[in-house]
Amino acid sequence: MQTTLSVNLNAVAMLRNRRDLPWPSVEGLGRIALQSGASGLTVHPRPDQRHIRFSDLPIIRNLIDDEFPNAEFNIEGYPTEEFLDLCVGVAPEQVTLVPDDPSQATSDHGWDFRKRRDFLTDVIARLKKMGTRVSLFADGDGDAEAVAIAKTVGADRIELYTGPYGGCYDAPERVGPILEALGKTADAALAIGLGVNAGHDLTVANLPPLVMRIPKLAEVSIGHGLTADALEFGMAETVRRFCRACGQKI
Ligand SMILES: CC(=O)[C@@H](O)[C@H](O)COP(=O)(O)O
Ligand SMILES: NCC(=O)COP(=O)(O)O
Repeated sequence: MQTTLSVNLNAVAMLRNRRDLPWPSVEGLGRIALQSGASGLTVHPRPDQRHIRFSDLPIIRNLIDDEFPNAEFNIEGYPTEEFLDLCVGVAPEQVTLVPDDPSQATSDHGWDFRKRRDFLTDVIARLKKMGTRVSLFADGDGDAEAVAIAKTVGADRIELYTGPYGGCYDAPERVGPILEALGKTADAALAIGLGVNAGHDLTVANLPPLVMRIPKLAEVSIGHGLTADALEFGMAETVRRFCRACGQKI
């Protein structure tokens, strides 16, 4: 089984939102991502629209439908009525429910499945009526009982929150137990028929050990690290183009 990549466009949208200009283009970079081998696009529309704007969603839906009909649209977020209406409007192939408070800078924990069981059961039933696959953001702490609740509330998959794993980039001695806990959580999910996704602070450096520990990892969604690499690896050619635009012969 191959792990697929869904490119999260939130970081691109955040750069675009610095100015009242249409670049960098969320649609254009989404197109390049899909042309280059990504299997899907992820967005996380936050209530204040500080990254992805609600108006981006139909544009990405049309991009996929018109040019990449096999690609997957994954929408992440806390299931407010506003969020659920957005999902109804663009019928994503996958919705990833995340327990984010609007005041959070970014996602930093999974669901408390024991406390939110009834809420999640209701929301997932509504999403399933649309035929959407539902994934639940989950802490990768090896808690098999929590994972079992994710199954009983109707989820198809869990998405392992890999923030603490990504946070070990400068402390490799801390990686071992964190990776093993993620692996145990995945083992528990796979054993009861839940699919496993992962995301948050994943990079080219930390992906290989994760995929080796969880060979049945279905999908990773990556935004921040991927956008950082796109800037770094695209900088040289971009500077050359601007130098040429200045009239320099390089
Ligand atoms: C669910 C998750 O891990 C988050 O990745 C999120 O999608 C990132 O969102 P921001 O880019 O808005 O911080
Ligand atoms: N679900 C995680 C995601 O979409 C991207 O997270 P990040 O790579 O921006 O940290």
